[in-house]
Amino acid sequence: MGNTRNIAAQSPTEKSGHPYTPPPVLPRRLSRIHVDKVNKADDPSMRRTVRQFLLWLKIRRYRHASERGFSYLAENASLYVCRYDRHSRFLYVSPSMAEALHVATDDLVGQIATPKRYPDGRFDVYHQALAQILATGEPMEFELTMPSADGRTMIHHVRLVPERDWRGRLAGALCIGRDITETKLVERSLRAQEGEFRLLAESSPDNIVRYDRDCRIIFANRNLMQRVNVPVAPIVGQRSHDISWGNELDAEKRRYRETLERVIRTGEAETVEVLIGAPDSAEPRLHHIKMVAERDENQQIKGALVYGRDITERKRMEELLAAREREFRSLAENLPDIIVRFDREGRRTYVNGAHERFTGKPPETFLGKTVLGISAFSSDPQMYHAEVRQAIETGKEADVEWKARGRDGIQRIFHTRLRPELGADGSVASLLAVARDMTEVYEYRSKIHQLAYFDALTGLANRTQFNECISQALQEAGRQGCRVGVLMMDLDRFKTINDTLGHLAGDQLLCEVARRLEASVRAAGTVARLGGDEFIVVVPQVQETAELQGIAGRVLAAVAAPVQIDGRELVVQASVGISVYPDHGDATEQLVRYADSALYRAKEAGRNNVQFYTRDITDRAAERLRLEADLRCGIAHDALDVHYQPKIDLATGRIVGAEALLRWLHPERGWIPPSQFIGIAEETGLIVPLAEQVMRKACGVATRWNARGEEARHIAVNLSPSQFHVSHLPGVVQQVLQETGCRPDWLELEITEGLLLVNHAATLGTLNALSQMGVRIAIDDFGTGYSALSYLTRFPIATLKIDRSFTQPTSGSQKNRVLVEAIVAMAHGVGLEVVAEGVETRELAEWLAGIGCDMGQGYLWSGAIPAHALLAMETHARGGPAAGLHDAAAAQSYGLRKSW
Ligand SMILES: Nc1nc2c(ncn2[C@@H]2O[C@H](COP(=O)(O)OP(=O)(O)OP(=O)(O)O)[C@@H](O)[C@H]2O)c(=O)[nH]1
Repeated sequence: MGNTRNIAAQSPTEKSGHPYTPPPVLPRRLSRIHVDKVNKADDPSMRRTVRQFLLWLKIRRYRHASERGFSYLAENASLYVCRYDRHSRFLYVSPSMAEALHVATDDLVGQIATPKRYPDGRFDVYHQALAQILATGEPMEFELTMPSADGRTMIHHVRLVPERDWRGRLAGALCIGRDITETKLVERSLRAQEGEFRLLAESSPDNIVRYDRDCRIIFANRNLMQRVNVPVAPIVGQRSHDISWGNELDAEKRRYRETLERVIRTGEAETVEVLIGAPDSAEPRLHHIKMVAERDENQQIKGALVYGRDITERKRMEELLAAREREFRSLAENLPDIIVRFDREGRRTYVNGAHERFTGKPPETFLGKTVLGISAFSSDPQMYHAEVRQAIETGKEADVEWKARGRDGIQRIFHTRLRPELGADGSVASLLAVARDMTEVYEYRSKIHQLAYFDALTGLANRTQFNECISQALQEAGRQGCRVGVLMMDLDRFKTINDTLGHLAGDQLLCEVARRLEASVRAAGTVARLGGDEFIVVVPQVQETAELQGIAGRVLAAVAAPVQIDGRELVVQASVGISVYPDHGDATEQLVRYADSALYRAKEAGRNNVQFYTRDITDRAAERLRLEADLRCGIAHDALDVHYQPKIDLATGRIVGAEALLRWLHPERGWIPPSQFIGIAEETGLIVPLAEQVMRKACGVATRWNARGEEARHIAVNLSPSQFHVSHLPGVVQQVLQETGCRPDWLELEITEGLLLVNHAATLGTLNALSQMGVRIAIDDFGTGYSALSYLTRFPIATLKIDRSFTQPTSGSQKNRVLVEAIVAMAHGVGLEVVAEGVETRELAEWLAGIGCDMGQGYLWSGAIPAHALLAMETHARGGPAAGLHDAAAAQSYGLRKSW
């Protein structure tokens, strides 16, 4: 010890615990011999003195050793040590302390520690503490912060311990100081770090738990407590094993624990996804957990830090997105449209199933390649590539159309929409191309156009196209001051072709006529078919109407040339009506109507001719309309009458029947011949109610006629083909028979040959039904139609009526007689009766009787007469076949022609 001069005697206690002060009389140095002698001396006080002396010596040696040890310790330990007496006087100051205070030890020892020495107050706290311990004797410990000589803030740990004398009285104080500045800084830094950690942990959205080596929780943030259903509180101090997750989550907990233990064992970070119960939901939530080992400063694993994040929603979204992605992919893969995605460089990054189906090559063939690199199907890759590049560069959508051949080699038309796709930064990230096969749509469009503008049968323009065409022609003509001709053409008696040869043959004829029409009109105009056998031609830029006459002539000539249909040669004729712009009108509808009227006139004029429109035609049409209205009214009021022309049995001269013939006595115009109104009745459908009226009247007359009970006589009624089409004829006949009390065999129904050729099965059915009812069927006007004689045996026919054209006296009379003879023989051969019409002479009647013809009808006996006249007739024609019933007056007043 450097300085021991002021060390105050402390009172070390010996075993006895008594302090001892050596007697001044004894020598300071005593030998062992002396001691032995004293021990052996008899004087007990001497012996006690010596023993005490020896004890003192021992104590002093001990004290020296102790002080040396103290000094050694105080001077070599990194402690500041000083000692005070009870008056705060320094007894001892360790060199380290003197150095720290920048004073010499000797300057302090013996000095009183007082605040005055340090007016800056840095030792005030210390001095107060020193004063306190010297007053109370209670040990004290505190930290003292004070500036160092070089200005740094130093922190010292100070311990003041009271020192007592041998009597136990407070003798002073020992101060032991330690520089803890570094420790404090480290501690503060650690605390700051800990604070930051806590702050971070608490403000983190994740659940954060810190475990020690034993998997015991040493920290858990509030999140964890709020989000995770932890039934144990407080959680800190619990081990992960101790916390229950509920039975159903045992397996999850085990995985968590095993991962945690592994991380703490190996030091390797790991992640795990586990289900953990949540306080606010019945369903456990999925957590993504990351576990990281924590190490101490020696790199020893001291525990683990666990971050957990509730990823239930994210997972759900991911699954949803994955499902969506699957759905969209499946959609894209199965769409009939071809879908291709290009990157910014125009390379394909995706092609769908339709692409593969069309090209027949797998997607890999195209992926990563541009259109120029490998063209899938575009017939013009350069163009398509350029479009792709442009759409990427401009970011604008584009539509491209191209033709391509797929693996089937069939050329198809594609419509492609190029749609740029933007990235997060708003720039074009990729390009989506959706190509739709428009082939069929285009085909349909073309078909629709064809249907809309062309006639399906002949391929000619139809009414719509004609209307556009004529509008254009009229506009041009208006500008150029020229004419436009409208020629309407209708085949003559085309219906007969249909009826006799069938609709198919009719169609073939229409097609041939269409071809010839186009050829004859050539570039002069446009030919259209309006329907049926009606065609129309618009001829623009006409200067003179004579040009139209020329075209119409060419048309008639072309149509009239013989045509081969089904191996037969046919000759058809046509009629043409013409109207002219601006002569007759300036509107399309007007011109067409006038051409139609002119055509009607041509038909009236005997067909196979051309008529230009005149004002007079319109008047006649109006007249026709009036007649139609009157007829309608007449039928409604049952104003038309029926007359009867008798039929004579040529062998006996008996009247065996009569034919019912329609007569119309118009209140203003007098008798109107059937030829003037039967056509109108046929066209307007009025024929059906009219014919029913006739049948009802005729049946009534037949009933009265046969009431005498003599040989049965029948009345024949003409049937219109229309009745076969629109009404249930057998039902109507049945009803009329019932109403009038007429027996079926008193009624004969006359039909024309043509009817048997149309809708064969239906006609046969109707005729069979009528025949089974007992009604007789007769073929009227036999020999004038396109007869197929086989029908005579197939249909239930009872009678043939030979047309009057065979019996009229003409230049060919001789030949006709041969034909009539043959007809009679043939009819009898198949069991039919024959009636000859138009018998006007006795000679003819006798000849007919001679060849075996069964019945005759004609002016030789009688024209058509009213019912009362028929009923009043005798049963026999006077004088047999040769004796006529002819009533010239009646014949004249009722006309010579039949109704129909
Ligand atoms: N084959 C065939 N016939 C048709 C077609 N369209 C209409 N018809 C028939 O054509 C006929 C037209 O007859 P109309 O022009 O009224 O009379 P028509 O027999 O020619 O007598 P007129 O014109 O008075 O000389 C009717 O029988 C229609 O049923 C068709 O596309 N093909």
